[in-house]
This record gives sequence, structure tokens and C-alpha cells, in this order.
Amino acid sequence: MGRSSSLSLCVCVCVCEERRSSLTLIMTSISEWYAGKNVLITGATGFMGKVLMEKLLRSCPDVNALYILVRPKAGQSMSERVQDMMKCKLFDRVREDNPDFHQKIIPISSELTQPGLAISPEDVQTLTSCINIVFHCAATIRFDEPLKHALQLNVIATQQLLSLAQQMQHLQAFIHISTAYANCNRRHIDEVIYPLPVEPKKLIDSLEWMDDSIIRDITPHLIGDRPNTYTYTKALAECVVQQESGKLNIGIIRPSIVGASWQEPFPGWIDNFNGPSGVFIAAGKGILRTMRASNDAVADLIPVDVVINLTLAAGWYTAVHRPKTALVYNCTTGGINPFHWGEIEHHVMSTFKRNPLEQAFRRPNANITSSYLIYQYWILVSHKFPALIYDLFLRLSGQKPQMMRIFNRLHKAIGLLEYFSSQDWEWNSDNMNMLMSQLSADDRKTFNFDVRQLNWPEYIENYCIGTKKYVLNEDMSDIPAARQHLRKLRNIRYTFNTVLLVFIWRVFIARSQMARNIWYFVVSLCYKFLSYFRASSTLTQ
Ligand SMILES: CCCCCCCCCCCCCCCCCC(=O)SCCNC(=O)CCNC(=O)[C@H](O)C(C)(C)COP(=O)(O)OP(=O)(O)OC[C@H]1O[C@@H](n2cnc3c(N)ncnc32)[C@H](O)[C@@H]1OP(=O)(O)O
Ligand SMILES: NC(=O)C1=CN([C@@H]2O[C@H](COP(=O)(O)OP(=O)(O)OC[C@H]3O[C@@H](n4cnc5c(N)ncnc54)[C@H](OP(=O)(O)O)[C@@H]3O)[C@@H](O)[C@H]2O)C=CC1
Repeated sequence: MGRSSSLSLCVCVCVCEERRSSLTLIMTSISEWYAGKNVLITGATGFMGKVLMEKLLRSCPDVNALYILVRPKAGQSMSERVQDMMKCKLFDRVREDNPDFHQKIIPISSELTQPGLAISPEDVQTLTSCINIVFHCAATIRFDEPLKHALQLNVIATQQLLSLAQQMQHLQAFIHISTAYANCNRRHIDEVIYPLPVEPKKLIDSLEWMDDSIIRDITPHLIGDRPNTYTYTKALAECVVQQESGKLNIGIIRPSIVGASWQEPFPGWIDNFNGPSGVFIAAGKGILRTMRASNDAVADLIPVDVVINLTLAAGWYTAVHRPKTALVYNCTTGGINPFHWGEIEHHVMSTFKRNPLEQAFRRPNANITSSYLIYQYWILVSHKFPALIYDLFLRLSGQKPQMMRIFNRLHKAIGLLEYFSSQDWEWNSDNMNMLMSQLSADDRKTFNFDVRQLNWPEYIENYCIGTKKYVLNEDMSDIPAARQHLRKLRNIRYTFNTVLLVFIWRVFIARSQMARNIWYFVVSLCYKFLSYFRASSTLTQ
């Protein structure tokens, strides 16, 4: 055999080897791909970060280590926080499978708003030499965050994390969690990164020297037709990811309103008051009686386990297929399996009537309305008036009034949410469908994000029960006592209404002949109606 033919044979063998290995890589299941990998997670102590860790540990048990960036908070050191977190009920299934699972979690001290993310040089060295995939979940999700702080965390920290990622020698994918509402100033949202009128870098530079009062004044002009600094800075972060990605393989996940888990690790897992959860709880406690929302608008809720399954699958796909440009995944339900706020209201109310929350303020009975006037009327009659009476009662019994303060906070919260509950958006979800088509049958089951199978009434019921069990830590065995409390509240209401009626009678009706005539006329009309219906129902029997 000549030299040239042996060389071409060698090249051919190499090409075949390379093809085979890339084919094997493509054929590996998601959990096989995560085996032996070192994963870096920001925002691991948050709602989605915890579910992400749990799923990785449970469904990819051979993952090598989860490096999590954590800061000390509320008087707790970083390690105390991580220890507490691992005791959380969310990890029960993982704990059962592997009681030593905590050994795979390696906390790294970091404050994302500080230069260099405040990671020590030794930790930078460790991370740059071993991390294979990054999930960037950390963010401030408060809608009322001052622009400078939201920019610091949601944009500048993302920029710094990307520059750290550029130094990682074995990095295969960088997954950034954005939000489906980053571009909520548009009605139709494609899976693309939309340009912004302002260059993120220039904005960062200019805000650096401005004092807080100037920034406060120019914030409305900067955010333009977006409702808050959160959605604005998440849009800026997407642009930063696009501009600073360099040679990294990037995936961007855009979930809509992330709610309790649908199936995993158990139905109804939720641990915070954000978004709809706070509204459901306030309605279940009988505090919230009205909210501005459109009955017919699509409620684009997405279960947290669906978002996390898609995120892990996108991590695998990004690392294996290395798309040339960042792939954006709109992770929403509205276009695939729509459900509306009116239907949510119905199912939330019906669940809390059957499974009441403890020590409710009033019987649960909330109504949504899109009319400003009706809303203001109910705010006055059903929120402010009872709050005043209750505070008066507290004052008279020597206690500190508190109800009006609670209602003021509630009004602020629902005021910030109504932008999202009063209108519809249309998200394109081609990349989510494409990703689903790339999964093997087994992966489609283990990392299920097919929301066509979601049964909304059942999901909302589990969601409400989840808020009761996991957010409020209420025991299901106390439901009879909670029902008894609701009966007591009903009797108080009947008594109150009777007293009010007698009072109105004494003050207004008994004193005027005309009012008495009108009163007798209304009563006799009601009586005739009743007799008519009774007679017609007897005839039809
Ligand atoms: C039955 C009726 C059916 C109704 C159907 C209609 C439902 C509509 C729901 C629409 C949701 C739309 C969400 C849109 C999400 C966009 C998606 C995302 O990307 S991003 C993700 C979405 N991001 C968000 O959702 C963030 C929204 N949240 C915020 O921006 C702020 O928390 C704040 C401005 C509302 C209050 O600030 P501030 O006054 O400084 O007070 P703190 O923060 O310190 O909390 C004070 C207390 O209030 C508690 N609580 C908190 N939230 C709610 C709530 N929603 N509610 C009630 N309570 C709430 C909190 O736990 C605390 O209790 P405690 O510890 O004192 O006992
Ligand atoms: N929840 C939702 O409905 C939606 C969320 N998203 C996106 O998903 C991601 C996760 O959201 P979610 O889990 O709900 O949010 P959480 O508020 O529950 O978690 C936020 C995480 O970010 C961390 N963090 C915040 N500030 C800092 C800081 N200065 N330094 C270090 N860590 C910090 C928090 O840590 P700590 O515990 O120390 O505060 C926490 O771990 C976010 O990017 C959000 O924009 C998108 C759409 C909807």
C-alpha cells in the first residue's frame, strides 16, 4: 500500500471515529450525558434553582457535582443556608434514593452584585478548571426594584458570569434563564432576541455615575412601554448574553408565569408568594375579594417541573448540537393548551371552599373584573370597609390595628400584577417543539415538558393545596377545624347582615311613609315571585 493511500485510509478511519463518537454523543440519553459532569448553578437557593438541583440529583444520579453560588443572608452563613436547604421536603425523594446526596453539592460563596461576583481566586480556579455546564437562574424578580439594583443583578452579574464562563476550559453549554415577558411590550413574541433602543453597555456606564434620584426620574423613559424594571432588565440581559457569548454554546429559556409543580417531585410543590401563589393564598384566606383581570385572557401559567425539564433538555441539546447562535426557548402554555383567568378563579375558589385555609379572615369569595369602576367599588366595600371594622374591633379590644396595613400591601401587589392578568400574548414555541422531537421516548418521559397533557382543573387544585401545605405549612388533617371556622364566619356574616337590616329599617324606613310603601311593595313582589316559582315547579313535577 502506498503512502498516500495509507494516509487517506488513516484520515478515513479518523473521520469515521469522529462521526461515530459524535453520533454516540448525540444518541446518549440526557441522564447519560450529565453523568460525570460538573454543573454550576446560580440562584440555587431560589424557587427554580432548588427544583433544578432536585431534578438533576434524582434523574441524573451520576452527575459528578453541583457547584452552587450562594451568599450569606439574614444572619445565616452560606453553609447554614445550604444545610437548611437540603433538609427541605422537596429533597425527600432524593434523600430516599441517596442519603449522601449532599456530598454532591459544593457551595461557593458569591455575592452577584459585587465585582468579580465576589468569588475567591481559589474558587475561580476550581470553577474554570472543572465546570462543564452553567445554569444561570439568579435574578431579582421584584417588579418594584430600583433600576440600578435590577441592572446590577440581572444585567451586570450576567455579564460577569459570562466572562467567567469564557475562562472555563471544559464548558460545553451556558443556559440563561430569562422570562417570556422580557418583550411584553410586543403582542407576538418569537424565539429571537429583540434589539433594544439603548445599548446595554452604554446604559451601564451612564448609570454608574448618576445619583439615585436622577435614575429614579429617568426610569420611566428608559423602560418605555414595559411595565417594570424587572422585564426591562431581563430584556437587557438577553442582549448582553447575545453580545458577550463569544464562542460559548448558549441556550436561553423564557418561562411565562412559573407555578407549582405539576408532577415532580410531587404535585403542587411551591415555596413562595410570588405571582399567582400570593393571590391564591390571599383569596383562600378570604382577604382578597376582587382583582383586576380579564376573564377571557389566557393565564399563561407554566409548572415549575416543566420549566426545569425543558431547561435540562436544552442544556443537553446545546452541549451536544452546539447551535451556531443562541437558541431561545419560549416556555409557555397559552398557544398549546390555553386556560383563562376566569377558569382559574373558578377552580381556585372551588378548591379553597372544599379545602379551606386555617384562620381565614372571611369566607373565600373572590371575583375578577376588568372594569375599573366595579373594581374600585369592591375594593371599597369588600376590602377597605371590613378592614376598617376589624381594625376598630382590634383597637377596642386593646390590640394593634393591622388589617388596613395588610390591605395596603395587598393592593400594591395586585396593582403590580394586573398588567399581566389583563391581556394576552402570543408566543411562538417552535424551539420547544423541535427539542421535544429530538428526545428519545425514555427522555420524553423522564424530562417531560409536553404541556398538552396538562389537566388544568387537577393542576390548579394541586397548586392551591400545595400553597396550603408547603407555603403556609398547614396540616391537611386540620381541614375539619378550618371548615368549622368558615361556618362560624358565615354565622357572623348572617348576624351582621340582620343587624344592618334592622338598623336600616329603624333609621330610614320606619320613619317615612313613602319608604315604608316602597318596602312593602318590594317585599310583596318578592313574595309573588316566590309563590309563582313554587306553583310552576309543582305543576312541572
Ligand atoms: C382567585 C382569584 C384568581 C385570580 C386570578 C388572577 C391572578 C393574577 C396573577 C398574575 C401573576 C402575574 C405574574 C407575572 C409574572 C411575570 C413572570 C416573571 O417573569 S417573574 C416572577 C414573578 N415575580 C413576582 O411575582 C414578584 C412580585 N412581587 C414583588 O414585586 C414584591 O413582592 C411586591 C412589590 C409585590 C411586594 O413588595 P414589599 O411590599 O416590599 O413586600 P415583600 O416582597 O417583602 O413581601 C411582603 C409580603 O407580601 C407577600 N407577597 C409577595 N408577593 C405577593 C403577592 N403577589 N400576593 C400576595 N402577597 C404577596 C410576601 O410573601 C410578604 O409576606 P410576609 O413575609 O410579610 O408575610
Ligand atoms: N418565578 C417566576 O414566575 C419566573 C421566574 N423567571 C426567572 O427564573 C429565574 C429564577 O426565578 P425564581 O427561582 O422564581 O426566583 P427566586 O427569587 O426564587 O430566586 C432568585 C435567586 O437568585 C439569588 N440571588 C438574588 N440576588 C442575589 C445576589 N445578589 N447574589 C447572589 N444570589 C442572588 C437568590 O439568592 P438568595 O436566596 O440569596 O436571595 C435566589 O437563589 C430568574 O432568572 C427569573 O427571572 C422567569 C419567569 C417566571
